Amino acid sequence: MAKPTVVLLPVWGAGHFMPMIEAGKRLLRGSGGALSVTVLLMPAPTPEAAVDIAAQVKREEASGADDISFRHLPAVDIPTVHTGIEEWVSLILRSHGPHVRAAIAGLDCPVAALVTDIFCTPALDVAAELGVPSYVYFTSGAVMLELLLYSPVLDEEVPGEFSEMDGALNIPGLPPVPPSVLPATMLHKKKMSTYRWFLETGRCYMKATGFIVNTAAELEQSVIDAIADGRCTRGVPAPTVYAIGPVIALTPPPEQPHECVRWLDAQPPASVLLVCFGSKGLLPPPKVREIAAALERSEHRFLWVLRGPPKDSRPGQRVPTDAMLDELLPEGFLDKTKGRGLVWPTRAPQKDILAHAAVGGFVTHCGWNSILESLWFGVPMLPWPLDNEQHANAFLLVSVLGVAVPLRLDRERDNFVEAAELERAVSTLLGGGDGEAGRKAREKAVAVKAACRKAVEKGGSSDAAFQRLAEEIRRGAVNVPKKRN
Ligand SMILES: COc1cc(-c2[o+]c3cc(O)cc([O-])c3cc2O[C@@H]2O[C@H](CO)[C@H](O)[C@H](O)[C@H]2O)cc(OC)c1O
Ligand SMILES: O=c1ccn([C@@H]2O[C@H](COP(=O)(O)OP(=O)(O)O)[C@@H](O)[C@H]2O)c(=O)[nH]1
Repeated sequence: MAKPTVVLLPVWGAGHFMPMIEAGKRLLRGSGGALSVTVLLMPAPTPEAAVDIAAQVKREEASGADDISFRHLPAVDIPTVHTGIEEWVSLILRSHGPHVRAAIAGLDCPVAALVTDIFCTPALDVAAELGVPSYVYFTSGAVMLELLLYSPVLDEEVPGEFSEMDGALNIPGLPPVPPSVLPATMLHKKKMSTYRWFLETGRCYMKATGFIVNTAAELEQSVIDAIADGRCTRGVPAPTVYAIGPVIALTPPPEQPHECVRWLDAQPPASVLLVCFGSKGLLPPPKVREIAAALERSEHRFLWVLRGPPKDSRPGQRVPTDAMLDELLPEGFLDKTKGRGLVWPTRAPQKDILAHAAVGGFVTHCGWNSILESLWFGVPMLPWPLDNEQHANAFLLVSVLGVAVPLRLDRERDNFVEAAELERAVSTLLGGGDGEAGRKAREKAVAVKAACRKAVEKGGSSDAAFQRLAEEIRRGAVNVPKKRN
């Protein structure tokens, strides 16, 4: 009989697609050959994402792994009217519901589980209808998962705007949380019509069999405990959390090192500040000017991945272009920083850069994958969150893990950071400024690196969670009826 299969339903996007495929591959290995993986591919909504995903699928298919197969779902209408990224992705997912159902029902093997992404709540209903166990693969950390699960409680506790309340929020398992770290969608209830997405998603998650979270217990133990104890869900036991991370797709370095890496080869150990704002990495001109002024004055070495404005700025469609450096940077900047700074105008190999001994700090937008990569290589951070869950991630880095030096930003001015503030924080992080704070963050980053690596080793917390998950999934396999009444 054919092996039971785990069906993955990833969304497009650098921080979502590959991390889920990587987790699927680990699940395959963890099952000792008892399972296969079937990936359902939704057509990506932008040409750039489509090219990116096609390349990744091609790579996986070329690697010759027999037990992973890809199935293309038909195209659906891409909504043009929506309230924001959350509703946009959810609407696309809802349109795919019948296709997902048909694809699963058409499989000629037992189905062990359906694994969906943060946004894929409609797929949880499909799984329930088919009697298939369902898991949310959470590509962000447990803090964001907790915020979603706890949002119906917070909504009752704070009837007005979070942005107008005094004091801090009491969120189980966390130190007092300033409301300013909530995602914008939550922060401005009245203004943001996607606020309801939070409450509905939090409630809908309770239908899942489990949460597979790309984190390690060592990073977010108190939050994971709070979810497990039902403290976020009014005492109702939440689906089991499997903290299986850090799941990072690491590939061997290319034979011909990238130009950024070759530049780093010539720099002293732990001397370079990496500045990179993720796969969407777009910064408006005033922020670019502040960064340039700070980097010029700080006299530290830097590698700045600077992208150009997107051709299309609608939610979900924003893809950075290659930067025209002469147009974006202040006059004379490149000359004045020649030798100690490199500005890279297109996508850079971030993981290879963070792995390099010359990198001593990372100004990051706090996308969860960037955070995990930085922790994996022991690089302390300067968090400059821009959007979504990134402010909450930054809070975790500074107030729970202590691996980052805080950067004062003005959320009311589109997360603006003054050049002088950035200059101060860079000096603190790389040495030379407030010695004690920088030293602590650097030491913590080294300790957390060791904890992350231990977690995924044989017998580590994430490895153990993975074994439990693989066993549970293996036991849950069901034959999906071909015809439904
Ligand atoms: C799938 O494509 C996109 C996803 C996002 C996006 O939006 C978002 C909105 C919220 O209110 C809360 C969120 O947590 C959230 C997360 C999110 O995706 C990204 O998740 C990554 C990790 O998997 C990473 O941490 C990123 O920093 C998040 O932004 C947004 C988006 O365009 C703006 C997408 O195209
Ligand atoms: O120039 C870049 C920018 C980003 N990334 C990778 O893209 C992913 C970004 O994911 P993250 O969750 O940090 O943020 P997002 O881009 O989804 O906001 C990470 O794996 C980065 O290493 C990269 O390789 N080069």
